[in-house]
Amino acid sequence: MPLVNSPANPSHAVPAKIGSVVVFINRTKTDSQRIAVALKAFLDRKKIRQEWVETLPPQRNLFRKMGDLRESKADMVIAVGGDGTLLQAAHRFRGSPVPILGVNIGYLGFITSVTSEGIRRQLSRVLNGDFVVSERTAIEVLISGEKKAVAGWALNDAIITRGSNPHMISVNASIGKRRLTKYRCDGLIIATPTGSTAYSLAAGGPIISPECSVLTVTPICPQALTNRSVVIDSTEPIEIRLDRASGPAELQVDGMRIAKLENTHTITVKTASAPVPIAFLPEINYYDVLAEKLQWRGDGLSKPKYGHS
Ligand SMILES: NC(=O)c1ccc[n+]([C@@H]2O[C@H](COP(=O)([O-])OP(=O)(O)OC[C@H]3O[C@@H](n4cnc5c(N)ncnc54)[C@H](O)[C@@H]3O)[C@@H](O)[C@H]2O)c1
Ligand SMILES: Nc1ncnc2c1ncn2[C@@H]1O[C@H](COP(=O)(O)OP(=O)(O)OP(=O)(O)O)[C@@H](O)[C@H]1O
Repeated sequence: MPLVNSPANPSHAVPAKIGSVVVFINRTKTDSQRIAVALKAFLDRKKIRQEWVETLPPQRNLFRKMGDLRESKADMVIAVGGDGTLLQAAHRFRGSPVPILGVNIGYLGFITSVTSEGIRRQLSRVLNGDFVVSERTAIEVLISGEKKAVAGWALNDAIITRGSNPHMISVNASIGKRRLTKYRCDGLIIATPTGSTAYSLAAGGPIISPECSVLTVTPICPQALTNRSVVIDSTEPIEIRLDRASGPAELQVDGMRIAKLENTHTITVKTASAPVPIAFLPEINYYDVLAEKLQWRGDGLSKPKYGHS
């Protein structure tokens, strides 16, 4: 089972054949019941040991309530939902070498691999070891400056945002020990390459090929219109502080709120020691996924709908 990238971290042993799985399922999806019944019957037929776990709904302190599945001895996690489902699975298995395979029954499914239409055929191949693992950079976040430090983790992004505060926030950022700048903005996104196609992209950040060892720092609606996204080496820690004059802000990781921020806090973001192993079918080409999911045309064949007469 080859690795897609040449990871800085040593590859882990994944059995050539999958004998046991955790199925992590988002039951709020329209098609989830039908898919669950079909998937269970299929896995039973293949004599695959299964543990079924459901996603948790959005709620206060979700980040801390997710429960830890790191000790699972399964050979693979099958996350059935959309990108949010795969993100929640990654949180619950963080640090674990068990690869996560996304089955898309959601809308975008950017980081998923298997489609609901092809589920039996594609899963048969995966169970026989016909898949690759992409080792995805994750980040760790630490808020210090209060009595008790708060720690977070993300596969996509850490976001310092004004939240419900109607005023702009002022954020001082430094990279390594070097000052970057002070942003006056709605927020600041620190994204991994995986997260580069999520909020960061919507805020004007670059798309980063998923196995690059970099992080991006992207302001949300900066008042200085010349502020742009910065791509930095993933070994460099990022330090962020709210300016003394800034209004309140909060910190979110992968779309979950983890703490309110004060200007006495220092937020440190650095690459996590263990990457997240995500399983893909070998023929999946990241750039095709980009073109398809982001609806790029570029074929020059389609005429504009309202051409000149
Ligand atoms: N304006 C925005 O684009 C915006 C705003 C808030 C949060 N987000 C993103 O939502 C993520 C959390 O996801 P969720 O599903 O829990 O929230 P959600 O339900 O708000 O969904 C956010 C959307 O982002 C997509 N998405 C998530 N990860 C992606 C990735 N790596 N590449 C491409 N698209 C991706 C999802 O498919 C979904 O359509 C956060 O990490 C953040 O990046 C985006
Ligand atoms: N048990 C649950 N009850 C209610 N809502 C849930 C539950 N589990 C997850 N959710 C919601 O589903 C969302 C995740 O759905 P999903 O996996 O489809 O991601 P998505 O971000 O909508 O991705 P996509 O665009 O690929 O469909 C979460 O943001 C959360 O709001």
